[in-house]
Amino acid sequence: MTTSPHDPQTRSGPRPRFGSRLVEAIDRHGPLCVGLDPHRELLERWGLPDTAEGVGELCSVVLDAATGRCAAVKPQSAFFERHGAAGIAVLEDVLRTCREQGLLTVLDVKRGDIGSTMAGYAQAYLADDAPLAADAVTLSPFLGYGSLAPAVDLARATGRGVFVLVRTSNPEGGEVQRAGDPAVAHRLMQQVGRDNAGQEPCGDVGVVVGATLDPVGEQLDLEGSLAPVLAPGVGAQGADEHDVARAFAGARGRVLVPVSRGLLGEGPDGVGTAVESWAQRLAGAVGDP
Ligand SMILES: O=c1ccn([C@@H]2O[C@H](COP(=O)(O)O)[C@@H](O)[C@H]2O)c(=O)[nH]1
Repeated sequence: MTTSPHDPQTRSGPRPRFGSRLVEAIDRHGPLCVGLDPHRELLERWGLPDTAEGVGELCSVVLDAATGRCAAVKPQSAFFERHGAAGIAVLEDVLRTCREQGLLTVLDVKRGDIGSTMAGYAQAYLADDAPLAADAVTLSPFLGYGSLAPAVDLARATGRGVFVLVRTSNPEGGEVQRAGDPAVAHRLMQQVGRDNAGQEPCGDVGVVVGATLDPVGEQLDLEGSLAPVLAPGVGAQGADEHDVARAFAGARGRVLVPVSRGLLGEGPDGVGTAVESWAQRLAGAVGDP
């Protein structure tokens, strides 16, 4: 793995745990997480070809605009994978650049499988020598929360984290996540809370909870779980900073708010201003612990 003077592991021994690094980044820059979703229409709007090279160019402009202005970056793996090996190479470059520029990365891959295969995914994204190593990845618990253990264990061993899908921002999510009594989402939240026990103020096992949801209807125990929260749905999906403030008051200081289309739609000339403006809007919502 390419190392950098900005990677905490290379500066002073083992990398501090993910929850601590996240709280520090949010404390310094606020909760904005710049979403990197270089889809076809976006590339077109930016005047770039729908190729791996186009994706690379867009990402390079966005990372320069994001550096020093936000807590983290969330590349959406799908939009790199669709270009095959060349797209994956761009994703490797993006993750390396983020390490070098001091940006935390949440790689949105939504992986989940039986334990032995899960160990393979964990090696792919959470091992120190993995070409696609990120600070955290998103995981799907559909095969059972326990099946995610190889990823949770490796993340902890390497100072990294995971974000488990608990209550997603899409309207179809409730069909599965609200089923049962207590609902699936509540039970997942409890399991996450058990894994984070004793890790005040913020654990390494995070949750994905959409900012688009009705907070009254959900009432998940965000506070007691100590989970870092990834809260998608702001911007293009309709939620705003007021929804974020209402839904995540119990998790202040450990909420990351990814914004992608709502920010990148401004095009290459407006991206710096758009990052600054979203950073300001979200800072007051859930920025300080
Ligand atoms: O519940 C979820 C989980 C993940 N996502 C992902 O976040 C971004 C949202 O993009 P926007 O353009 O800011 O709407 C995208 O990568 C999704 O796959 C989500 O939206 N909801």
